[in-house]
Amino acid sequence: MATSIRFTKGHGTGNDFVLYADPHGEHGLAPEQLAAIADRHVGVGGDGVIRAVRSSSLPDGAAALAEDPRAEWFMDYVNSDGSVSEMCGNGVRVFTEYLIAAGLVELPVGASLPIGTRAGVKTVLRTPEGYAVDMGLWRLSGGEPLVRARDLAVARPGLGISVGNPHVVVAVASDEELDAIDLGAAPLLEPAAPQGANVEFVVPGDPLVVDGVGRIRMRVHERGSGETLSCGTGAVAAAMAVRHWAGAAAPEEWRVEVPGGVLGVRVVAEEDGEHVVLSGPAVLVFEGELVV
Ligand SMILES: N[C@@H](CCC[C@H](N)C(=O)O)C(=O)O
Repeated sequence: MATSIRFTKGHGTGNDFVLYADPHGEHGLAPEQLAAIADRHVGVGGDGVIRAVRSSSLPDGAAALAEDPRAEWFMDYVNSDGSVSEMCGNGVRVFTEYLIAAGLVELPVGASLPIGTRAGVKTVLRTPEGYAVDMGLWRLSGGEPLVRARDLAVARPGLGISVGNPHVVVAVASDEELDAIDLGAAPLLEPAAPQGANVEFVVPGDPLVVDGVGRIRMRVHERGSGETLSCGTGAVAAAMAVRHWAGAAAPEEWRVEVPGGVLGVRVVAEEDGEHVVLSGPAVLVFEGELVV
């Protein structure tokens, strides 16, 4: 029997999502259904689908509640092909905006909310401009695979970075080169990443630092979604890669320009290591009803 589900469409710097609330975890959808919803021809269209579930209502939520009992809401994120991802940096801001608009949480400007994700609990601060999310620890994930986009004759060295989900960052020499790269197909990695990877191509600014802020331009091919206008975890990975390459003099604050807008990335020293804070806008665009 067909069921109807209220949904909201939203985006963060052009990275767009279909969101729906399922507080009691009763409307989990199959990967094919999620892919059909995200399809831009036969569905609502989006880079991903996000289900808002109470952490207490799904198995993955138990770990979130063990980490922080205040993490009442869990962001159940899937890519547009229906595959599950651990984390979505733009998604967690849009998710928070959605929870507020749906009346599921109250969050005045200046207040914070812990959100459960498969990459751990993320604390989201509401700011006058949008949201700033403590994405937790970043780390070099050990690999330096060669990366070849479809039209690049020569493979480039990349840098593997984990922000809870996997990324490979590749530097290119100029804006012209960045704009010309064909991201219509997933770049090839050598060796291949067993779990797949999001691949960011970046051009460090020239000059790299202006008024103490590092500058980067980036395009991304997302695992499970293809080229997107923005990727929050990708912006974090890009900033951390360029900071790593730049060495000791690199700043702690970065401005990452993506095709869909601008994201801020800041490194904050915490007791357990270097956390990264991602900031940017979240916009809800329309609502409707899905029949599944
Ligand atoms: N667009 C997201 C990342 C979404 C998940 C990614 N495609 C993956 O599979 O890891 C972001 O803003 O971080």
